[in-house]
Amino acid sequence: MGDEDWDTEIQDRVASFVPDFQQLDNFSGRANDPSFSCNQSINSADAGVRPNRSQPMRGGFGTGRSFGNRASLGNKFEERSSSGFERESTEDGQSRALSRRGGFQEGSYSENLGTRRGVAGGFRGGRGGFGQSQNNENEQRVQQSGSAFISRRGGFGGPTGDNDSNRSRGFGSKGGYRGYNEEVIAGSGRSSWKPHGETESGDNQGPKVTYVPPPPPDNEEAIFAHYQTGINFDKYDTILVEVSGLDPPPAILTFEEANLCQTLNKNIAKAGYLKLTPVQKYSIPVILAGRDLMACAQTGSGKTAAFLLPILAHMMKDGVTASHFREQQEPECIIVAPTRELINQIFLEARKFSYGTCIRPVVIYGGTQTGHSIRQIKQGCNILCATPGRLMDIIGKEKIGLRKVRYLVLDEADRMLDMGFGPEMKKLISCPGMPSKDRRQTLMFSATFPEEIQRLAGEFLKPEYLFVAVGQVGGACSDVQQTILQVSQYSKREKLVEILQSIRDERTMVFVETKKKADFIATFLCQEKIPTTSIHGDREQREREEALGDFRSGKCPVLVATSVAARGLDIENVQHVINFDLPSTIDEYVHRIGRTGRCGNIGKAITFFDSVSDSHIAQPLLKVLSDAQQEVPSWLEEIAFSAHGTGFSNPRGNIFASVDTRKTYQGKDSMNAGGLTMSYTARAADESWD
Ligand SMILES: Nc1ncnc2c1ncn2[C@@H]1O[C@H](COP(=O)(O)OP(=O)(O)OP(=O)(O)O)[C@@H](O)[C@H]1O
Repeated sequence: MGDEDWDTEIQDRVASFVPDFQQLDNFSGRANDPSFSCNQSINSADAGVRPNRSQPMRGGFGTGRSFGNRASLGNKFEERSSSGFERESTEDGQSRALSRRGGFQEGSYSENLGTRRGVAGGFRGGRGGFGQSQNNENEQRVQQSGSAFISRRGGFGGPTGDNDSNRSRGFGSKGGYRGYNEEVIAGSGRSSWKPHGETESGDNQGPKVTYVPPPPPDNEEAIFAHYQTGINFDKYDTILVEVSGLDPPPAILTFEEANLCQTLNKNIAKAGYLKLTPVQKYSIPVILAGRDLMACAQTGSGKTAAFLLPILAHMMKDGVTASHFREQQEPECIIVAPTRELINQIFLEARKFSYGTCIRPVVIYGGTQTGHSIRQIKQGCNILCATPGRLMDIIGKEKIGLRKVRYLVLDEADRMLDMGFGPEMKKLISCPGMPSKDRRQTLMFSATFPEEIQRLAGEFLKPEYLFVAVGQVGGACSDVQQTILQVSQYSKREKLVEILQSIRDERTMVFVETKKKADFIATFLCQEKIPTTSIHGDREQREREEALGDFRSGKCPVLVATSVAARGLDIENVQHVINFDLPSTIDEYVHRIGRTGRCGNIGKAITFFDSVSDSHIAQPLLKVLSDAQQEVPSWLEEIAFSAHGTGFSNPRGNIFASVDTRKTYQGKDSMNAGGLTMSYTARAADESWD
């Protein structure tokens, strides 16, 4: 049963729902009473539960309280806890709206669908979770679990946005866009760069978002905390690197060659960086030379430092001055990334490398109090790290002036330029005051760069930008051992438990395709006594940060996530990634499995492949596996070739472009076996990092 069916079922329940608070109390009191049953079937097949229609089932998937954590109206970016309509979307943007009937109150929907609330020590907040079936193989008991950290506030509410194709279904949407990952993007088509609306969230409807994230620890030890590079770090040397574009500067082989200032060098040493990774060797000199750059390198190979270090070095060299308290700040650098957690991580890296300098990085992102973002900015801002929605909001409020922007960085650039965030990025570069591309340096980084996105990027970059490709563009990191298991939809949960029990408490991320399923699976695992938490776009920001914190600390060694956590997150010691569901695109697969096997460490990725629903991705998957020298199961080969005929017709465009789509290679005839242009080869062959 697919998401569509699940939504239909949920919609039916919502439509026939009559709030009954008495029932709520009754239910809370007897959640563990086996005699209690409500005669409704849980539609759990989508989460890998075999439906049993002959038995009455207890519960269903419950959600909590208000609907609509976020919404966009017109051209505004808002955070709300109530938006008057609901939408559930897969995190890759498959959005579906549900009509809202009446004002659901906290717990009522959960109750109606049989959701247990408030299990002591169990589900945090008790809002949401999922119900239980009463019968044999589906039998589940929501049990107390001191380590269960699941809650689903915001219910099915959410964005008004739509998916990549910008199709809008249902009510309440003004064409807003909910991206693959996180930010709510207005898609009203207004050309104005300025948001309309005046409350905290940019609107006067719905309660304000009040979450103020706790300040990160600011002692030196915490700032420079890092994990160890892995045994394969030195193997980076053997990766093929290709630089295209006119007159690229030569690569550097050591940090010393970068000629950075003393403070930066000190910070690099404190961060535990001894050697450059390939993307750093090639990108740092390009950026130091003032060139625009599109860089593509494997997940976990140090792209963040590859742009931060030369930007900081330039700013220092240019004699950047400390910015002081002012109503409007004019940062020299703006960095955008698609998710809140990722931009926060980039900010922490910027803070680390700028430690002891007068450069002040600031981070702003959605799901937090706008007033907090503004206060942070006012205190001074040289480097602004932002998610797109909040950035445009703050620019609209004239708290940020763009006149001094010298560096514009798009991390996860393919994501930032696709149909989700692309329009926002275009607005950004056409905002009043934003220097034209000739007068700023634009830098784009990602592990994947589909050709069509490369073409779009041209609008942002100077024509003579350089393209650095470390390894195969869109290729998976070869430090991740990939295993594909043929598992039918209905056997997935069983298989998941089996795997998690065998790997015990090794840190594991489990990716699923929808937010509902993330909660469902996380709750299920908690019932199985596997301490689990979840992260997805319907969780409040506070919950998301807590979930990530619990996962990082090891309190919950299993994190069930949607694509919101697929890109960029750098979490120590993630040993396994499990794709409970395959994503709809192969590049998302590459990003997901890249949460493990980072920085020379080895990781494992296990993917459940359901031949009924996943055959469309068999071909690109096979290609990714073989490019990363992974074993390809023969059954996958068969599916790949029978599903779409012979040969590799990539159903979603050529993500396997190994080259700059401009096809204007500097030294194109000088490629050698090592894949480097000649000028680099000699140096790379000799290089030693010891
Ligand atoms: N030269 C280096 N020496 C040691 N550690 C490094 C070096 N460069 C980066 N790292 C560390 O490697 C980890 C991965 O880096 P980073 O998050 O920048 O990877 P990435 O390429 O951006 O990955 P993704 O594609 O997933 O976003 C981080 O913990 C970072 O601090």
